[in-house]
Amino acid sequence: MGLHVTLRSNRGGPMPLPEPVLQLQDLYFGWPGGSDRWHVPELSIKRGEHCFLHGPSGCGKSTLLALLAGMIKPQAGSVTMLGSQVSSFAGRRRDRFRADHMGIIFQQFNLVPYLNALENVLLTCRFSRLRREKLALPLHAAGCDALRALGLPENRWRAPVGALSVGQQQRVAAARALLGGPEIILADEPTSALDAHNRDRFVEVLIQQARDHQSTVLFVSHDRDLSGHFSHSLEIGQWREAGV
Ligand SMILES: Nc1ncnc2c1ncn2[C@@H]1O[C@H](COP(=O)(O)OP(=O)(O)OP(=O)(O)O)[C@@H](O)[C@H]1O
Repeated sequence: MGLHVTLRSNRGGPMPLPEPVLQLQDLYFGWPGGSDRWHVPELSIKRGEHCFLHGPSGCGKSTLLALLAGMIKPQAGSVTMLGSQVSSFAGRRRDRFRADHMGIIFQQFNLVPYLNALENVLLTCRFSRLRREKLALPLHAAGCDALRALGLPENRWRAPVGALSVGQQQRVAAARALLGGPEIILADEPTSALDAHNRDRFVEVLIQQARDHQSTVLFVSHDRDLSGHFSHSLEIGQWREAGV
């Protein structure tokens, strides 16, 4: 059996009580042909929380984020976000929900190679009227603002993403995820290629930006040193049920 999962507050004291943004209920998932199976009995994350999900390599962190992002469907159980049971949505509806309400920073960034840095940042808002309408500035200016906030030098904004350093690509991926203030930010090991100083700076900027947009953050990493940046932390290594 999986474990009952509860969030631990890193700050001490009572947890804030706004409504849940994200809820998992009795979720089961196994990759086709694989022998591992994951079970999350219950998980609830409230609006505005910044959560650090820690687990060793291969424990299923990316799998969990893919379930939350609606890129894969659970075999049983439910994923509820912003009051909608997204795990029951058909493909197009899930894609629309993701575009409108989620900013995702993938482990491999998933930047579009034939677009420059700024064009990559603008991409999600081009697909979501809801996110465009939340912008305080015209789209192009808002994209520039996001890159500036993430610290990408202006002379790199129009560079093809393949010509950027890994750290610069991470900033572009983060700016793209944050633009248009999505309610939920999912980040999959976005600092794995950075040294400790740049890693900490990157996470601080990400959290500050999320705070400005009142976004809820789930950040997964095997690097426990990062947990101090977050209001809550969660161990996910025990979610795997081997050999079920
Ligand atoms: N598309 C897939 N098809 C089949 N099995 C997969 C797939 N993606 C991941 N897995 C398997 O699921 C398990 C967990 O992988 P996952 O990438 O979720 O772990 P992780 O904790 O994110 O690892 P890391 O920290 O190394 O990125 C691994 O055993 C992996 O082989």
